[in-house]
Amino acid sequence: MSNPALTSEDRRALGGLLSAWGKAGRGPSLAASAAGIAQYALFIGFAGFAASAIANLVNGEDFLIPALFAALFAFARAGAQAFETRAGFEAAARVKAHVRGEAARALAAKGPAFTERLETGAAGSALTDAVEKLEGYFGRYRPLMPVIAGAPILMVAAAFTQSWVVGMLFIITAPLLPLFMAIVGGAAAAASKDQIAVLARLAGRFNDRLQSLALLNAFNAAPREREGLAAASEDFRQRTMKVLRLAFLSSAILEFFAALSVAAIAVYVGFSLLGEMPFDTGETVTLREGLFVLILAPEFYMPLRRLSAAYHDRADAEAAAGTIKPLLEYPKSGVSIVPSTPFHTSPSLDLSRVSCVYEIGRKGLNPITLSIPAGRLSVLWGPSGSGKSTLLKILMGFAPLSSGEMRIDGEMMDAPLAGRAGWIGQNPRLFHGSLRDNITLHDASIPAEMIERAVAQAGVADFLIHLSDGLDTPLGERGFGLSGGQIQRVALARALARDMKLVLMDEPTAHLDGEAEARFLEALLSNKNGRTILIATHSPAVRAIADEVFEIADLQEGGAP
Ligand SMILES: Nc1ncnc2c1ncn2[C@@H]1O[C@H](COP(=O)(O)OP(=O)(O)OP(=O)(O)O)[C@@H](O)[C@H]1O
Repeated sequence: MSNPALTSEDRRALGGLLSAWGKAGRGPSLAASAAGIAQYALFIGFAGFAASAIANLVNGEDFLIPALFAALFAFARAGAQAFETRAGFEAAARVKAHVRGEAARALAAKGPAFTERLETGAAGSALTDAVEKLEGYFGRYRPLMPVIAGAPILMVAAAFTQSWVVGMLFIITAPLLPLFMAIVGGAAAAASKDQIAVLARLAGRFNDRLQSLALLNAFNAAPREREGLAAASEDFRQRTMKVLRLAFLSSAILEFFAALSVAAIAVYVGFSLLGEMPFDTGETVTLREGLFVLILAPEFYMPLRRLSAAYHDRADAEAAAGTIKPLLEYPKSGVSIVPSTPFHTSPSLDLSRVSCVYEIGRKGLNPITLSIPAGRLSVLWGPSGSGKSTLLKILMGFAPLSSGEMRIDGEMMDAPLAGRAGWIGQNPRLFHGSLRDNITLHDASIPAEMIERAVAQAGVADFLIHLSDGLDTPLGERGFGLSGGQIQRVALARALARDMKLVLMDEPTAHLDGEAEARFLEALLSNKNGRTILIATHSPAVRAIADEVFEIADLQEGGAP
């Protein structure tokens, strides 16, 4: 069964990845397989007793006892079936949770330098839709494999005890089914991979356009975009229909051949019972034996029919693994963020030949050497693209440190500063939640008076009086409801509420007008004592309040990248 869209090397790599993920759900998966085999063994018992009961009834003998046993076996089989399904779900749930956890850990390790370049819609679709597509593979397909190997052997053996002709018919017809399935399945797998890739692109596009709705309206581009999205959705619909068509086609082929095989067995049993067989098979089939193999026949093909339904699960899982894989790859440069405690006093920073090459191979910062004094407000100054933001991101652990040494208070820095320093980015993120939650980031250990002090010092108190519920006012996603300057002051309050002795700021006033900037700087100045503050900026107003100014391009070996 080959998927023409993937090379054999790709398939091996994805197969290896799927097997590695499968370990997370191995226990329930094995339990599901055992229950799967048990249900067919129980079915053989049921077929035996049911055939005896009917034969006895026809022959006027006691049929109640075998009928009772048949019912018992049927009941036990239903139990095994239910257990198999439950255990399959459990296995899939464990694997999905494992994969999402791995992806979240890898994304955290790659840090914002990677995620800021990520198409959020596509990544979101990979972590939700693509991970969901693993459900069928780990819940049905994998647990089914041992059943496919075990159950038909049991059934063939049972058939041979009654009729060698029927046993042979089973053996001959069984391999035909997967063969036809594979032919159609290959095309279905390619179509499914295609469909997942298109869905990821569509999700990315939709998410992008949603975020830029104001811009699109401003340029009257919304109708064009609407048409573009409609065309993309139509394309997706057609691809989905193609996947479904192929899936139905392969099921229909399988059903057809299974029905044909059952019919052949029925004809043989019928003719044998009537004594009308045109040739001698060397066996006589009794009513009980004939009924037994006839009851058994449809179930003999059942594991294969289930495999056919689940075959698409494998194709889906391979396609999904291909989408998820890039998110799981750990960064070569190993940016890792370890939780750590903030500084008690304002530290000094010494950087020696620190440089950064981003993962995609782009230079972010040429080697730079500089010393940031403790307890001072320092400004990084330089042209756009010279690496000011990158320098701050290296310190925080958001961008890779490719070479050089960083010392803090003279000691070698063994981990980036995330968690130990306050951080205010160019576009501070506010989340859906109350203003208080946005300041504390749900850290319940921050005392109420610290929050109040930070609110006052950062200038949040100035606009708090206009908010209906004060600190409990709910904020929309991305700070909807507050102005750019107000969002910037909330970000400052975030750093002050934790009384951070080291604060790094990346163009904190870039989006503020003169008045808002003045107010922000006023708040900053009244809080600068006892802190080391490092600001990357283009603003002359910020430069004017600095204790130290570092011309970044002059300090780099070879100038700006
Ligand atoms: N996440 C990233 N991945 C790859 N390259 C990046 C990334 N972020 C920045 N760069 C590149 O690194 C170089 C330095 O960018 P950086 O943002 O640090 O400059 P900057 O001095 O802060 O510029 P600005 O003043 O415009 O903010 C640029 O060439 C930029 O394209």
